[in-house]
Amino acid sequence: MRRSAAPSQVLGNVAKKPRFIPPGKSNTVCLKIETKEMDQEMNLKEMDEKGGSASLLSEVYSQNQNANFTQSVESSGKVKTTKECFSASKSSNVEMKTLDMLKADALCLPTSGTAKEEAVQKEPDCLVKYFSVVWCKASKKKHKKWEGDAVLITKGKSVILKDMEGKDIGRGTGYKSKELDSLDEGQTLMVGGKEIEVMGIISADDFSSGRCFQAGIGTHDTVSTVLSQTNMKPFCKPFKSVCQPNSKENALKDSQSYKPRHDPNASNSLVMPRPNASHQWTFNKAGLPMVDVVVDPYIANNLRPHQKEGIIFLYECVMGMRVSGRFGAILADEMGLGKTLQCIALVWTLLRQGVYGCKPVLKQALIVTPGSLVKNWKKEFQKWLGSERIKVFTVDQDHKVEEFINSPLYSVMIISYEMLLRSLNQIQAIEFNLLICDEGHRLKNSSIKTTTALASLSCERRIILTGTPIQNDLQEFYALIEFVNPGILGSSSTYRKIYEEPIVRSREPSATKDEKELGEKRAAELTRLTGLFILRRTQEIINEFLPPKKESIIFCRPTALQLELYRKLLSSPVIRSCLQGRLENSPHLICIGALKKLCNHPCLLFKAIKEKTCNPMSDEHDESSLYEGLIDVFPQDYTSDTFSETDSGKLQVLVKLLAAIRELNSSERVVLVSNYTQTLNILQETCKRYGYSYTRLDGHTPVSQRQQIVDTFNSKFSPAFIFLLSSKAGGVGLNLVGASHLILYDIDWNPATDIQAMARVWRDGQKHTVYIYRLLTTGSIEEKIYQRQISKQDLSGAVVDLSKTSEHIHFSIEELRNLFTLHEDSSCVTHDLLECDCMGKKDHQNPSSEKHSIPRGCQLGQNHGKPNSKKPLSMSQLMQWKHFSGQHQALPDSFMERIKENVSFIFQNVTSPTSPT
Ligand SMILES: Nc1ncnc2c1ncn2[C@@H]1O[C@H](COP(=O)(O)OP(=O)(O)OP(=O)(O)O)[C@@H](O)[C@H]1O
Ligand SMILES: [Mg+2]
Repeated sequence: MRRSAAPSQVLGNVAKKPRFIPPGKSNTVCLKIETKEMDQEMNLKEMDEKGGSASLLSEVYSQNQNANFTQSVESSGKVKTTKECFSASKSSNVEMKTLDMLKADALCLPTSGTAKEEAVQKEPDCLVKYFSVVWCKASKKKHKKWEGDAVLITKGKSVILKDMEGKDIGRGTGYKSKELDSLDEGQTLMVGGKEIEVMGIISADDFSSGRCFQAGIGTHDTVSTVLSQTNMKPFCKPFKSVCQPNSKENALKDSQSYKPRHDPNASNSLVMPRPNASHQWTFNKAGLPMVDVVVDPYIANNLRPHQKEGIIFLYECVMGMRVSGRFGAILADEMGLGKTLQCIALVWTLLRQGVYGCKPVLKQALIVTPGSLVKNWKKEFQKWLGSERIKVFTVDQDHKVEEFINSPLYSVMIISYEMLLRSLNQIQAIEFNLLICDEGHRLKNSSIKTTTALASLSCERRIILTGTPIQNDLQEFYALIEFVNPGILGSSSTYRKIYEEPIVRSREPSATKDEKELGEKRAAELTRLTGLFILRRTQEIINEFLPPKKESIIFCRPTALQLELYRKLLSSPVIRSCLQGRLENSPHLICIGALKKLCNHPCLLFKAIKEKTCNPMSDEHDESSLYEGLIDVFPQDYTSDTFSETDSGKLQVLVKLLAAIRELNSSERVVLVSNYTQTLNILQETCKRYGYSYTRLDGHTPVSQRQQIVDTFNSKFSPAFIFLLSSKAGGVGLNLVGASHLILYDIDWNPATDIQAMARVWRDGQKHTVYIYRLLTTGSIEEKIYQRQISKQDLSGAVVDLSKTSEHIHFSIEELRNLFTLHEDSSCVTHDLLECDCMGKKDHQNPSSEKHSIPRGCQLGQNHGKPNSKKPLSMSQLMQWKHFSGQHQALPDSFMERIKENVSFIFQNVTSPTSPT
């Protein structure tokens, strides 16, 4: 008997079994199917004949395999089972919007040119064929040992042999085209010193989608195979601890107790879908009765429609109903859609209920979240479930993990990522049945401690929550998928070869037509596979529940001092050398930093210069020379402590804006956002000067105090008029609905940072019309950054990622030249770029008269184009916004009218579910 090391033989993989035959045998040999599988098939047949529940079992079997099998009886009398195609079941019609990026031209990853090779060296007009094969080194031995499975690509007279990771392992040319054309199952061929035998034909579609390389993903048999290849701690059986029937339960079996906990027929009831026969077969071995799982009406009555769908999606994922043998999910709904509430509903349901004999699915759940949100999670549990139903345990300095272990009261633990690392040993010892990772995009790097720590937990049901798009970078994407459903995309090298490299290659400008096609198909397959357990809905879905939002982009004139300093900086030798391409040690980033400081307030630049002169030891040579001579531009008596608001164009506008809000809407509050602590200090000082009460949250605020600060501010009785927020420190996850005005004092390279900040006030729970103001210094680098934010969107439709900072941006010399240009004569460079024919000189018409006017150029009125979301704007969308010069006689908006003195231009837009205000 011949031995084989080919995985298709060794691992007992159903999908591959028919492929493997020893060399030299005829086609019919491949009909010998290994006994275990055959036994099952035969059993089915027997059951059928006996008139038992064969159709049910047959369904169980075929669904269990998640594939379509056809059976045929060969002349030999043996049953031939052929796997036709994999089609994972999708039991809910929740709309999946995933992996948009895979279509977008958004990636900038290193490539290897593999895809070029994927599109086999073309011999024009020859048919390309694909075969599954087994191979071994050529030898004259009688008893050959196949070494592995492979894919053979033939084209004209040449062939390429690829291993199951997509790597080339052999090539050959000079074959007879006729022979290759007629190649068929059972035939052998020599390819580059390897003997191969054809096991079957692969369709062009299965090759281009990459399916032929997957180890039968989704087929039940392969799950253990794939899992065993990962270094994860082995999972415990998801239903083990809570579902195994004991004798007491058996006694209960006959009783009347198998009733749904809540009425499934009540109006507005939210009933979870029942598992299919395959699921029952696998997870209800004891044959317990099925009972409807119904979400507690206490919580269900408050759910939005998209949240109900989201709960069903999560339920199906963690129950293993979407992908056989997989229990992970990614809920990537945009900010503010209530991911917390959806998880709370799921946890509460599963802690109390279970479809098989009412046995609760969960005993204990673990929620890991950024430190600033630990208390918020606890609050949300109380908000939606009251304090009697459930006791959640938050780990902090005073409440250690032991308390949770020793107390029978708690079933949910909430812990910060940092604390988890510190108490990992104890956490590992607790058997959690569900793991939820909030703001889980931080797990996108599989080598960081947090990811490895969490991956070491034996809990198989894993949910990642993130409002940030996760598909920008295919390696990061892989890490997230690998975390929730380990092994589902194969090993990391297989993934790279089969998906990442062809997809990335296809996005490169030099990609050939074939490479583009291949990349698109692989992307589509990746989307299909992962789409089964990723759900993303966008902001539009709750716009109808939110109050109107009025956004203004306000271009503020720089002051004389700012202009003079700006010119001086631009003429510095450092900037000139940057523009000549000398970018070692990134001097351009120092220049950009200095210009941004200047835009916020000259005193920030002054401070930096002073610090540099006091600390000349520092090796930042470029920074010192950038500042040379600048100090002379400041008035002699200038100090950074006694800054004047009249020195900064934006600060002047801000002061007027705050006064207007105070006067016109005295009960309303303001969130004032900056990316810089030093700028927040200036803003704080300004609040003091004007007697505005304020509160502040930045990177230095102890995590334990953050929720308290937020709660106090949101309370009706809050004394604070202004919430000073550092967007980097507190951007994600916070609810600041106590304010209805939000001012972005400076701009970040990454639109996601700004969008995150804006989403703090315009979210569920907000009762007032929301006003967002973005302040930009006219003609300066701030305008350029803004343009970059929006024009990049236009070009690529790319999604954005919070972790991208200026250090990650590569600037061309042309772009740097543009960045380092000051436009003193323009009232709005961004408007100039739009090539709008109004040139900012045309009068604005107020909304009521606008309706009757013929729309001209820039006066297209409100709410034209696509409804606004929390996505970054594009240039073309901006064109649809109402806009007008600050010099206009009577601005339509009372706030704008009051601040216009220092304003050169304004863009404005209203998003409203009903009518614009
Ligand atoms: N159905 C609902 N009715 C009323 N308020 C809701 C509802 N769902 C969620 N909310 C509230 O909306 C706010 C936002 O919800 P949540 O913090 O869960 O959003 P999120 O999706 O986690 O957003 P982010 O990505 O910003 O963290 C919370 O204050 C929450 O209580
Ligand atoms: Mg959240």
